[in-house]
Amino acid sequence: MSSEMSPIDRAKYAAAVKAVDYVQDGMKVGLGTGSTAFWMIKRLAERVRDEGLRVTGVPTSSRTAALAREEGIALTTLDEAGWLDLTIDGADEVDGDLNLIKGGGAALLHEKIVATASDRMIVIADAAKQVAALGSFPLPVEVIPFGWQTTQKLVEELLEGMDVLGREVQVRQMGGMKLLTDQKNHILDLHLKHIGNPRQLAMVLNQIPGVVENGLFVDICDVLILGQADGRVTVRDLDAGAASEVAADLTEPDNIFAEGGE
Ligand SMILES: O=C[C@H](O)[C@H](O)[C@H](O)COP(=O)(O)O
Repeated sequence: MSSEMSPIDRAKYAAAVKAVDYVQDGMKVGLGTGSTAFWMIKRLAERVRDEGLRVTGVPTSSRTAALAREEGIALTTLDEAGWLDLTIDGADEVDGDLNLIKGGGAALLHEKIVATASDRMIVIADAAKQVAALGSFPLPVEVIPFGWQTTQKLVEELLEGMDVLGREVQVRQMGGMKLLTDQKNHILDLHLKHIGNPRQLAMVLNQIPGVVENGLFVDICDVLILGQADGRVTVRDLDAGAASEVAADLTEPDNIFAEGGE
């Protein structure tokens, strides 16, 4: 492993390497978004180049599409692919039931569609993302621009009756403007501190007109791979039962570290 990597990138890279081991020749793979998915794409590209691995990727964001193209990974659309063997993506938080908060990078809508259209979703993260209960990370909710302030009020009203500790809602800004997602929507960040019932919250948020999707991923993740800075990874596979701790194979050519994560 490169000594120039920060400890957090080492942890993300370790998880990414392990996850890419799951990719087999001929697979259709959903490619996640974010700084952890960055390392997964670099590693996948390395296997494509070095082993002649044939994969077709479905990117979950314009950023991921650009990176994958640059790295020489063949891409297609979800509609062309139809159904995927595997999706590998990062997360902002993960709880003990493998429920997730995603969308810190505003890609939650495409990510949820792609992960749901996959036989398996593998989540990769540094170990600090694991929490007892979701909610410390603000929950992203994608809303259409039309009437977004009304939608925000409806979300705030809904939160009054929910099992959460905080209720502040902010529209996400970028460069002094309201952020636009790949679908040209806005993101509301819900500062909830603690989410008592993620399944219920995920369902009721999506019933509000104007809400397109929320960043709670419930019953979607099948395998969790948590990396640590020393290269060890913990794998929790819901199909395989108990968690296992193994060392990822971190031998890699230097060129994978030519640039840092997002
Ligand atoms: O919208 C972004 C995605 O949900 C990311 O997968 C998530 O924010 C985790 O990103 P990172 O790996 O950079 O922490």
